[in-house]
Amino acid sequence: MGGFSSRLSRWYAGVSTKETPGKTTILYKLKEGTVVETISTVGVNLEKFRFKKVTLAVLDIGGQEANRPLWRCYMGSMRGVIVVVDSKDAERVDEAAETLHHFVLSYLRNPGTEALLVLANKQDLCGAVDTETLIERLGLRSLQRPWHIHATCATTGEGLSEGLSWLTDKLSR
Ligand SMILES: Nc1nc2c(ncn2[C@@H]2O[C@H](COP(=O)(O)OP(=O)(O)OP(=O)(O)O)[C@@H](O)[C@H]2O)c(=O)[nH]1
Ligand SMILES: [Mg+2]
Repeated sequence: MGGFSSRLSRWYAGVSTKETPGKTTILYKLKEGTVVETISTVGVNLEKFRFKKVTLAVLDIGGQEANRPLWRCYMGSMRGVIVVVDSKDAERVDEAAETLHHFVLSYLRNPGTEALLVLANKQDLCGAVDTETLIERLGLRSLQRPWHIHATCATTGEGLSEGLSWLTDKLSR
């Protein structure tokens, strides 16, 4: 990983399978260590920051339907993609699975997109679905690329560094 420390070498997308699972909250918690007040993202946020020894450029693309054309625009050039799922929203997990397989994965045309990180966010909320259940319901085992799922809580920051470490380690190899 040290070999990448001095250059801006990585692009990541944080896209959701639906609005409000916490992408923007995660981005600023990772970058600034604080919980920012968010409104639903229109378009994209681009933020650059150091994570361990890597300089990251993270693109946070709004999850609402109107932002879908942007997913197609940006995702083909990503080295790694982070999909954020609202673990509390059990009813929408099937919808999330469909969006993942039909939209997100079909946009990852670039053979350089090596890895997919799923963040099972909002684990602090009562009734949140666990990662084993999400692996099944999102069909992750059928994926043809490296993937990893990590349970997170964006408001406390729990699990964020561990999840992102998997991605940066994977891409630094
Ligand atoms: N309890 C809890 N709330 C969270 C967590 N992460 C985010 N939230 C809240 O969820 C709401 C939506 O978060 P955002 O970060 O704006 O969601 P987003 O995915 O960026 O949404 P879009 O921009 O619409 O795609 C905010 O009120 C956050 O404070 C979490 O881990 N736990
Ligand atoms: Mg947002």
